[in-house]
Amino acid sequence: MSNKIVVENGVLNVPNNPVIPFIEGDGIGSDIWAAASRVIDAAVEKAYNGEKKIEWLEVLAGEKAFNQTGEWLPQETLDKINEYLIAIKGPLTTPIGGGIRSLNVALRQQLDLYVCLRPVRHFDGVPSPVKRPEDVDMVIFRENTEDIYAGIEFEAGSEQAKKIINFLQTEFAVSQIRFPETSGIGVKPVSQEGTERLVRAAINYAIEQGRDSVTLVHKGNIMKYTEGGFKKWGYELAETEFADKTFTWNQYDAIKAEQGEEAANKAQADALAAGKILIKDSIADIFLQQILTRPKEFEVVATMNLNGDYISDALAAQVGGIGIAPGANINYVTGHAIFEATHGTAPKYAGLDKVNPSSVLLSGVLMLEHLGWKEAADMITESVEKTISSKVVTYDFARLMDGATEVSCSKFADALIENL
Ligand SMILES: NC(=O)C1=CN([C@@H]2O[C@H](COP(=O)(O)OP(=O)(O)OC[C@H]3O[C@@H](n4cnc5c(N)ncnc54)[C@H](OP(=O)(O)O)[C@@H]3O)[C@@H](O)[C@H]2O)C=CC1
Ligand SMILES: O=C(O)CCC(=O)C(=O)O
Ligand SMILES: [Mg+2]
Repeated sequence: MSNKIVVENGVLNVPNNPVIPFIEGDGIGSDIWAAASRVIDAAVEKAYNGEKKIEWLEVLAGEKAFNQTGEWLPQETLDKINEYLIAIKGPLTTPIGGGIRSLNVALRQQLDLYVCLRPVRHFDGVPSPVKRPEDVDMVIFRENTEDIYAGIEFEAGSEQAKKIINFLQTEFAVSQIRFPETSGIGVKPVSQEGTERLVRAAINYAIEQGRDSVTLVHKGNIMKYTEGGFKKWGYELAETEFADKTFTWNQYDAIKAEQGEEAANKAQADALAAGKILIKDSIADIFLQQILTRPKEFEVVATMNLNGDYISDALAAQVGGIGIAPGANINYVTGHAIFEATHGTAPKYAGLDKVNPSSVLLSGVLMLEHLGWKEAADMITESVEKTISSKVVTYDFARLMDGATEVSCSKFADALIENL
């Protein structure tokens, strides 16, 4: 039997010995990958008595790739991930002054991994700056191919910036550029198709996971045709493709305008009682307050690229920090997915065997769940909870906990394996 994961009629077919490419990552990448992969292998071995085993295939990207091949992101790496469908990666440094804006962005764009999925929940015993971290249980769907990831920028004073400013002033009578001589120019595209596929994935997820609401987060009050377009197209998609499964605030407003508030409240209550998912929206600034003050009101969050970047790190902080924030980049149509931590390369800790490997490990848990290897995934999750509850933790948690035993990255992995 082939050891390749394939998609058949939209369903993943996973052999017992799947080849899974991995990118070790820059900075702390080698520390956290060594620790996390040991835990994943041990859990798979234990859960399936050796009947299943991942065949890891190293593919190069970042500094390791540059040192060995002279290229930051070799074509072979993209080809292998393309071929084997599912991959996992450590963080990659964004090269400064190179031709590539960001290797992470390049990987996501070139494989068209349009959803950046970032679940945020609290694990028992993890220290948090908020009183009730357990109230946070959200899943972020961050758009991964447009907005600033497809942003076009020109430096202040450059010929291009001058030309564009001149064009805007002469062709469109634009007068609000306050300092035209010294303005850098940025353009961010946001499309109906891009919005629809992201919001579709978020609503499908909410249906499959039995979640009550999807919140569209945007800054549409100011940027009406990009952020505002995202909100409009998101609501329209819910009302057309998911008419029998959702009730939207847009529909609420229409009923209120025609029949009054009482009728609108009743329509919404009836829809929710019938098990429909509430599709609502929130402007990005107040959203950042409300996820802190009333996190229970939010479940699935669908948002554009930049908003999603801020929201991911802010929410991670509420449940213990970026050391425990997993994620995945997914194309639900082709089946391609790269699992990866939310954090970066933390260069000051590189090679010190110090940082928390939980983010990349829990990204591995998401990957195991995605493969249908739930038993191994659950085993790791329970071990993380058990180990942290026993106060055996890496520096990031130890500095926030009383009576903790601080261990290195590799020793934390040893403890996790013992607790499987
Ligand atoms: N997906 C990716 O590959 C990403 C790559 N990057 C890239 O990473 C590089 C560095 O970015 P930077 O802004 O410093 O952000 P980082 O996420 O790399 O690090 C910021 C801080 O977060 C904490 N942290 C990060 N990872 C861990 C961990 N595993 N365990 C415990 N604490 C952790 C540390 O906090 P403390 O100092 O408090 O201990 C660290 O100093 C840049 O080149 C950036 O472009 C950034 C984000 C994502
Ligand atoms: O690629 C980068 O430099 C940043 C990526 C990032 O911040 C993220 O994925 O959250
Ligand atoms: Mg980020």
